[in-house]
Amino acid sequence: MTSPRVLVVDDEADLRELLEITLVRMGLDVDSAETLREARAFLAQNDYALILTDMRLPDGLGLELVQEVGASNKSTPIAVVTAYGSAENAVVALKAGAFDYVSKPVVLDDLRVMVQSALRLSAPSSQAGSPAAAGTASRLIGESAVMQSLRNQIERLARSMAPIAITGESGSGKELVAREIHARSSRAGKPFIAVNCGAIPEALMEAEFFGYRKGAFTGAADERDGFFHAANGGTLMLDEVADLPLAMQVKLLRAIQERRVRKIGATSEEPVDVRIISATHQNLAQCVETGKFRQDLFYRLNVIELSVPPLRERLDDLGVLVGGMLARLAGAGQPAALGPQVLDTLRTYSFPGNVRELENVLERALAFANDGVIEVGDLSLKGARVAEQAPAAEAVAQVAPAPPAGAAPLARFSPGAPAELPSSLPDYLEQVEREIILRALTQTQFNRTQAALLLGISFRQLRYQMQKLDIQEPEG
Ligand SMILES: Nc1ncnc2c1ncn2[C@@H]1O[C@H](COP(=O)(O)OP(=O)(O)OP(=O)(O)O)[C@@H](O)[C@H]1O
Repeated sequence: MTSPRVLVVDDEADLRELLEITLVRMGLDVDSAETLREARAFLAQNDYALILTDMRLPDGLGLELVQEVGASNKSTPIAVVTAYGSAENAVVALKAGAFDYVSKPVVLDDLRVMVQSALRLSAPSSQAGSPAAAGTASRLIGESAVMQSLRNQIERLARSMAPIAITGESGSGKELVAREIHARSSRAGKPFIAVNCGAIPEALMEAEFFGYRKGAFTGAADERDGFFHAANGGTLMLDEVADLPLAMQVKLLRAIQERRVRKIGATSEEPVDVRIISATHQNLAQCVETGKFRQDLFYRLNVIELSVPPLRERLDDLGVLVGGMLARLAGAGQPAALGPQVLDTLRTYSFPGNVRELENVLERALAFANDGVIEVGDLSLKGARVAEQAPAAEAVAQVAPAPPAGAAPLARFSPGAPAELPSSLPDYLEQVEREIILRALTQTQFNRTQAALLLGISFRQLRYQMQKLDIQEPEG
């Protein structure tokens, strides 16, 4: 069996030699070129498992090679060697389609990690990026033109290390897309860790992200790994990244740039190999303008932007989405059927909570459905009623201060009195839900993490319900 072949393009003899020796020791065959012209000649003759090019070459920029390889029908991963401290070059190269980069002075451990990762992509047995992988385990449903294009982008982005910033409304599928990118990448065998940046109390953030040594602070009884360690070799998703406090943004930027983290209480840093995917439903560029988000971190995270369209812009997908969800909800049993007009009715709805709301609507409809057939009457869509609800600030004002424990503000309807049946069960349930959530929020001074704990639901669920019911934090 022949060894994988790597092309090194560098005009600095010392560095070229160092790269060659390291790669040969890894059992690889190496060709070396000093100029773009020589590199092109090699590329015309051979297929490579990886190309490693310096940025500055006597007859042009390594970036040209990145673009040429990207435009060719070969999918050879190409990595660039960037000058010390030129984070901008690395970002430009990644944007142009480079698989990854190493900075000068080259740290050999980092180089080896990067090469291994590239080789996994090129290995013939690799499932990553192959049509076989595309056919299996995908939970991302949708055949509309926007979803097809999203899938193509996912496929392409899975083959690089470039940080990706996913934008999209809440519930539109950002996390699912991030998982899909991971599952199709050479990192698929390693962990995917999703972190909700808005759910971690500020005082614990550093410990959660970077870990700590035993005895680093009171209560640190044992050494603990942080998210970066947990995601080592895999993908770290920073969800709701706009919620990161500024002090943490600085530390995160450092960790991402250096690819090293230092546990609290440790004297040295440890290398971590983590691909970063960030997501937010806020406008990050706007957060930069208002000073809430650091420009340098934005630049670092936003190398590739991926936008997940809201469900109302891809209503063509409703049929397959509903089909897929009903099949999942049915498990091994027979999926529920849809009565006439159900799909048409769903199509008239704007789904402010996107696919997550569709899931909830179907789950609820299924509970009401007779004989496994969902009828229009089983759907409880908000429609115009959402706009008629009292503004959230007023709603909050109504419940503050919190009612005394045990008080039952839900006196309009009592199950023991059949004459007082609510005129609309969905409205009534919504009202109950709103009041209980507001009570928990008031009790915790609007700390959503604690309120979610009190209610025995996840932070995400609480956030979603708050959005659905238009419950906002009071100003000031
Ligand atoms: N295209 C899709 N096909 C199937 N299920 C989907 C799709 N998009 C989203 N979902 C489902 O909808 C729910 C919400 O998706 P997800 O958590 O990825 O959204 P999100 O944009 O990350 O939400 P948030 O902004 O609240 O974090 C999940 O249960 C997910 O599996």
